[in-house]
Amino acid sequence: MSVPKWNTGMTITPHSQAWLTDSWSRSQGAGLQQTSSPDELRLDRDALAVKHFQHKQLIELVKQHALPLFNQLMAHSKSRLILSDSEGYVLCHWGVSQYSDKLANVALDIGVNWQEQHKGTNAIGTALLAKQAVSVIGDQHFIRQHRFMSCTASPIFSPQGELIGAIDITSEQQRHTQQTLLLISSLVQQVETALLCHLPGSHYRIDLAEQPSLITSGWQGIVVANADGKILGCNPMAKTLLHDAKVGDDLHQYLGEKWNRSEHLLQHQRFHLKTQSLVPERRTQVVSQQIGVRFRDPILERAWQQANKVVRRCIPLLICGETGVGKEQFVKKLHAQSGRSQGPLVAVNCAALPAELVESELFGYQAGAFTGAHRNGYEGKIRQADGGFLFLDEIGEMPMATQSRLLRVLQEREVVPVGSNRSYKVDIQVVAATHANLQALVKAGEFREDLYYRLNGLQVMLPALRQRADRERIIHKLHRRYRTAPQTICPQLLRCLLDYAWPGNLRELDNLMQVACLMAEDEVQLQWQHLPDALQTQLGEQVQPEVSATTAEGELSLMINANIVATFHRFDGNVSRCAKYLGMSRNTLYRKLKALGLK
Ligand SMILES: Nc1ncnc2c1ncn2[C@@H]1O[C@H](COP(=O)(O)OP(=O)(O)OP(=O)(O)O)[C@@H](O)[C@H]1O
Repeated sequence: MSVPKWNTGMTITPHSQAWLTDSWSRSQGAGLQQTSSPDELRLDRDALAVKHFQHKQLIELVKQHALPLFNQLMAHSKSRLILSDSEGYVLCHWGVSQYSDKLANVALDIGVNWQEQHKGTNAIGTALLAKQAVSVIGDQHFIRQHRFMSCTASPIFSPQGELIGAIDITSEQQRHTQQTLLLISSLVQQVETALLCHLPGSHYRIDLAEQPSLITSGWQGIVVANADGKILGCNPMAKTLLHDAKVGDDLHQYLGEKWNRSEHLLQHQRFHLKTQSLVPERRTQVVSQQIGVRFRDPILERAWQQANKVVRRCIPLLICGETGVGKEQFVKKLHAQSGRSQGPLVAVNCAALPAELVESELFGYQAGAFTGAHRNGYEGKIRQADGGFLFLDEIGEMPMATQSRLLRVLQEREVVPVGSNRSYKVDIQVVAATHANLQALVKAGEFREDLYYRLNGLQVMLPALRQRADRERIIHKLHRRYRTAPQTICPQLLRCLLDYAWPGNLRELDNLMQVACLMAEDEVQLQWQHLPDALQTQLGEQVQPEVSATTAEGELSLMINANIVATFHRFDGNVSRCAKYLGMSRNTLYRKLKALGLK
């Protein structure tokens, strides 16, 4: 067997690791020269911002779960902790800054690509390709210029097994040892566990092991389940322990009925297990981050992306949607995520202001402008919103005379207070909202056409709750928010809630959950009888008379939904469109239509 000898003097012996030999071959094959510094592939500012946005959760979890241990163990060792994405782009780094010059010289810097094909053998690029943890020490780097470093990296996998990035420790002098490899594996393990616990809908974390002493060893199995006890994901050890457990399986199949009853160590057959609720952690994180808002309904998500774009350019935004769909909440989130988040968010409810006060409320007034005016005058909502957002809620209710003055403000970006002849410049993001059909109001001569077009830089329509594809998630979210102890929702009740038309949208659902959770305090399941009487009646009307008496347990697949009939006619009998609109499968809809005599 011929032994390759590289011209650094490094001899690859049959004892050398295969991944290293392969990596050097690939580096040569990519046309790289050991003696010259490779061309640099670096992201520009915008592309880097996009990467940071896409990997926001990963970055946050590395900061929370890997950085503290790194700081504790490596803070004095002149090392740096680096996070790259799966394509080898450096997303972030932490650690001693006095090495930045030397590391910056070799472009070990944010936004630079360290894939093997660009940088030759190096821990980040090689770990990503080999899909295993590697240490590349000094001379083992392919490019001579990189040989002053020791680097150890490990790939990071998502709970679905997808490669999503790598964590690396780079040191300038210290030679990395087996301990560094162990440390990096441990950091990655922490991050992968955190990713698992942040799966959408995750509610319980169950640690399990055959020996009680292994439960907190770092080598225990971890399973994450939703509020109903269905498995959302497992770490590799849990997969081994639970054999054929699959996502979607009920946990009690594997761990018995009592798995979620205690935060203390519990024994079930050959396992010891400990169950923690993940919900409080999730809530504090949402509050502290205030970013990363994601709507899982595709229509809403699209509206969100579009709205963010126009707000970046200060283009007026018009939000339409039925009452209670969350227009105001949408604007609050938009403001919090915008470049104007440090500025005010001033909301004016045009429907709640008496017509004679609208003008002074919006434009302000000069001292002594009219009887009863405050003697110091008033700057008005528009000037209060300077540097921030002006949110004009229920804009369809604005009196005509005020509409023309508002139009002027929007055109000139200046306000003239009532009774004054002085104008004030304002820099505002205008967002208007309405549940009315503004175009119809324009046609009827009740809303100025020119103002309509001024406000309508972009119009987004927020879907009604009954149209949202993620309404099951919202029901569970609000249930988790208001229940006082671990509790599930009776599946038949859930089905009913999913089929209900929700005329009051999120507001109605939110109120319902608050009340129902109060009624179901200390119960293990939220059931039909916990709903307010009025809603029981309305939901009952959806159910055929012969089954309504036994709604909670009864066969609800024969439910008559007036909404279905209306929707069916609205879409001229098109079952696919009707099913999509109602958020149910075509088969279910066929069944219901058949029961109604419509098919
Ligand atoms: N994303 C959400 N998740 C859960 N509940 C929500 C959400 N958004 C809004 N809600 C609930 O719905 C209520 C109404 O929301 P909001 O005031 O934003 O609706 P709106 O469309 O502005 O209503 P209106 O047109 O009547 O002014 C809120 O008080 C809250 O209880």
